[in-house]
This record gives sequence, structure tokens and C-alpha cells, in this order.
Amino acid sequence: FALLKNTRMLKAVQKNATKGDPESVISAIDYYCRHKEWAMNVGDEKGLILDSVLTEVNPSTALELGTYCGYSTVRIARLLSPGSKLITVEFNPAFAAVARQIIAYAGLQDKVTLVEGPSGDLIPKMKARFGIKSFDFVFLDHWKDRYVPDTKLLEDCGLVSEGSVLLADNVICPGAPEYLKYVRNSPRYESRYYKSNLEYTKVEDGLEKSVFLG
Ligand SMILES: O=C(c1ccccc1)c1ccc(O)c(O)c1[N+](=O)[O-]
Ligand SMILES: [Mg+2]
Repeated sequence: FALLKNTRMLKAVQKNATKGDPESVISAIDYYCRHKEWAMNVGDEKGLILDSVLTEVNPSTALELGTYCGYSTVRIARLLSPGSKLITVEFNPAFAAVARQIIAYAGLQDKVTLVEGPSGDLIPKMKARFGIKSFDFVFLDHWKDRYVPDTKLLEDCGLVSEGSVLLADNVICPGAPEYLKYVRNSPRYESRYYKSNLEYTKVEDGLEKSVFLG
């Protein structure tokens, strides 16, 4: 049932959004998830915080861990400057298949590279495969117990440099307590918590923004 939810979400986009119009894709998904079936998109409320941090950073290379159906992928890609690139990682092939179609429906496929597989395996291959020097912006929204190991991996692979910004979803709900400890206690990060709510609910959640100091 849960797997089919993604195809129902895709159908809602194809029915209610305008092809090539990212804003209408975002609204169609938010409407569907708020009124029909909850789904784990970052959502409209935390999405505004994502938009503002992204606009401030204006990354030329961005990474998203956890594509799911591509909602935040579309939110990020629609705000990228011309020539900037977003790489998004999803290990679930059913999610990836829906995300590709939603990203294409929004007309953003030229700005986005979706890579299928486990983030822990793919991160060490990023430099060689995509000629990335380092990421200016990373959105962490995948399995919460991967936030710390993958952040360490990004550091060890030289994929974050001074000024790189990490933005992590769900640090309160479902929660990423180890990650909060890691970035808040490390002298290598300057961290700040943006209080909000779990997507489409009144439950508290928030985003943690951490600037890598090098
Ligand atoms: O882990 C869940 C989850 C746990 C239990 C049931 C449904 C979802 C979740 C909830 C909200 C999110 O924003 C999110 O990114 C995730 N996730 O899986 O990465
Ligand atoms: Mg999330």
C-alpha cells in the first residue's frame, strides 16, 4: 500500500499541476499530502526555511541525501542559478522512479542528477564520477541514522570545504539526536536550529543549519 502511495502522488501531480511549472508541482504535492495522504516530504512550512537558506547560500553545486518523490529536489532545483547543479541520492528504486517523473514534470531535469544507491557507497565516488570539487550546500533528509556517518564521509572525502552549509531535516521528529550532538559539539561547525513542525502536522520538528568552518 505504501509503495503505491508514491504513484498516487505522481498521478495527483500529473492531474493538478502544470507541466514545466515547479510552483504548481510543489502546490499539488502539498495539497495531496495535507488533504489526502500524509507523506514524508519536507513540506510547505519547513520548505519555506529550506528556500530561504538555499537563496542565502546560492550554491553552484548542491547535494541532497534522500530524494523520496522529488518534492525537495524540485524546491531546491527551482531556486538554483543558471549552470548550478543538484545531485540527489535515493536508494529505493520505486521512490527514484517516481522522483524522476516528478522532476521531469517540473521541467528541472537539466539541473538535477538523480543517483540510485546507498549514500554510504555513492559519496566516496562523487569526485571521480561527477568532477565535484566540494558541495556548497547539502540537504540531509534520508535515514536519520545515516546523518552522522555520511557527514563524516563528506568531510573525509573532502566534499565539504570552509563555508559549506549542511541543512538537516527532522532533527526533532523522527529525530536525529546523535547528529545534533555531533554538529553542535564540533568546533568545525557553526550550528543553528530553525523551529518548525513535522510536515502537514502540528507536531514539533525543525531544521538544523550547520556551516562547516574548515
Ligand atoms: O523516517 C521517517 C518516517 C518514520 C516512520 C514513518 C514514516 C516516516 C521520516 C519522517 C519524516 C520525514 O521528513 C522523513 O524525511 C522521514 N524519513 O524517512 O526520512
Ligand atoms: Mg524529512
